[in-house]
Amino acid sequence: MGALLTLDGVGKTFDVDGKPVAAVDSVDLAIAENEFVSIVGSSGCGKSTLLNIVGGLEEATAGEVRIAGKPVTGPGRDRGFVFQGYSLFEWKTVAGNIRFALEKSRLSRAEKAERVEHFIDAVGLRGFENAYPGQLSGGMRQRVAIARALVYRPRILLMDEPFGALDAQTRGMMQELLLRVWGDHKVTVLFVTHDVDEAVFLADRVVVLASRPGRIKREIRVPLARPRPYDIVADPGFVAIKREILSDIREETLKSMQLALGSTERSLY
Ligand SMILES: Nc1ncnc2c1ncn2[C@@H]1O[C@H](COP(=O)(O)OP(=O)(O)OP(=O)(O)O)[C@@H](O)[C@H]1O
Repeated sequence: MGALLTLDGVGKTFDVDGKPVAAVDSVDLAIAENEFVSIVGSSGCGKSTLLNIVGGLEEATAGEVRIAGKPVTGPGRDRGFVFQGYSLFEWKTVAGNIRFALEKSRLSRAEKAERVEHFIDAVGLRGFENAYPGQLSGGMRQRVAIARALVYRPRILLMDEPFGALDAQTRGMMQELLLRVWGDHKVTVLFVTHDVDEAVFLADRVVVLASRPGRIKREIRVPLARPRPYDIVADPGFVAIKREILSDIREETLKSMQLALGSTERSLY
């Protein structure tokens, strides 16, 4: 079976004060339907830029992204986004926020209502459908964001540090909830995180980006059986994968810090 999502030589160079800054360089990636891929790497290595290119929010300056063979030229209903910031409408209820994503859909009123109800249950927000975002905890707000992203049934879910602002306990519960939702609804996930435990726990494959410019340093398969219990983080197989990734990221962080130090020294002396 061919890949659902392919990145072919994808690159992005920003113009910063007239100077080209390469954020992403020559990224080749093929992601299968229903695969869960985590992207990790040191700070500023281009993770969000890569995700935004796939989402059609940024335009690649080199290469091509294709979904089911069709080139990506902008945002589309085949992709849903969940960001770290709770980008909910504060003046709309939980159900209203989820329903809003279907505003332009051609589904009938009844179908829309059914979808909204389904996703309220899927993310465990039954009983809170008439609450406003201001009345919800951080984890609950992100559950609304997940429901809103999935309610129009995208083929690909793009997640940029979605649990980054949550406390460790809530974060763990959200990871388990996400895996359950992913298992129940056929969707391909591209998940950006700083947290290596999170990346390994969730993914079928972890992509480690090298720093400046963001190239793929390594792809690591996570052959751990599913469903994965929360305490799998102590499993020797899990620990071995985590150790490899940590070592890669450390190497890249050191490289980028030395680069930064080098440029400071040059400007100081
Ligand atoms: N709009 C922009 N204009 C200029 N440079 C940008 C822009 N967006 C990102 N960059 C630069 O591109 C590089 C990659 O940024 P990006 O946000 O993709 O990295 P990241 O890995 O997601 O970072 P973090 O882990 O800190 O969130 C950085 O050097 C950043 O400064």
